[in-house]
Amino acid sequence: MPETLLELRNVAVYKAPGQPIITDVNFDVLDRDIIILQGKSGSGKSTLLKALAHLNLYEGEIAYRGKTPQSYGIPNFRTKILYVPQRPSLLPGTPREFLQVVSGFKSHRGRTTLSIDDPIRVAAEWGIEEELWDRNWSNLSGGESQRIALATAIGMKTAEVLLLDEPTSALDAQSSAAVEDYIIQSLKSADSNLKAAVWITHSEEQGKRVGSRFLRIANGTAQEEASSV
Ligand SMILES: Nc1ncnc2c1ncn2[C@@H]1O[C@H](COP(=O)(O)OP(=O)(O)OP(=O)(O)O)[C@@H](O)[C@H]1O
Repeated sequence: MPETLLELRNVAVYKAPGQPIITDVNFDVLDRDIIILQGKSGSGKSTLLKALAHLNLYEGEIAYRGKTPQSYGIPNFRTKILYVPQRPSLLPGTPREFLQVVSGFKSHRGRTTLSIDDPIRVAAEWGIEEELWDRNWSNLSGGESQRIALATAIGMKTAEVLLLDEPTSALDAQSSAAVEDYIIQSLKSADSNLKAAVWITHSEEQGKRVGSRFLRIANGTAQEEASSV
């Protein structure tokens, strides 16, 4: 049996008291899963993903390796169950400065594997030249900042579960394929900490290419489906 990484029991997220966005969510994330989250715009996909990373208030229980997020310390938990936004919005400075800040976070310290060269190497595989790390975020294209944010998340090497919010939405087909392949290979690699991903996509084709399990959000809850159709 694959290891259980995350367990969600009766998870619910509310806009305001009495106004649920999503309720009664129950599923497990197992080692090697790539769970595709699908559903209409506004159905609650990002809301659920952020709740998984403890970035949204929720009701119910989320356990990571059988323990509560609080028991790991929330900042530490968030480095293990790592939410990657669609785009890094309104960040000041340059990606290199951002990398220096996040690599200095207390919850990352003491990891011998950590090197700020790693994200730069990952991004280079996706066509990001090193000079772009020294350009202000505001002067990068949507696709450049998307790849840099994703390379930072993967290159930090702390995450066991990546929570990917439309990670290739700003990319052309070729760049998108390079990112997909890299993530799939990282999940398979014994050298990588990465064990699973929950991945929001609006592309059924992408879902079929990368997904091993499929969750659809509809009618205010999440149901597992046999395939992406
Ligand atoms: N903090 C919040 N306060 C109030 N409403 C919110 C909040 N966050 C999200 N919502 C609402 O909850 C619903 C779900 O939003 P969410 O961003 O999770 O949808 P989504 O499925 O990811 O959509 P999309 O595919 O368009 O990105 C939307 O109606 C949104 O307006």
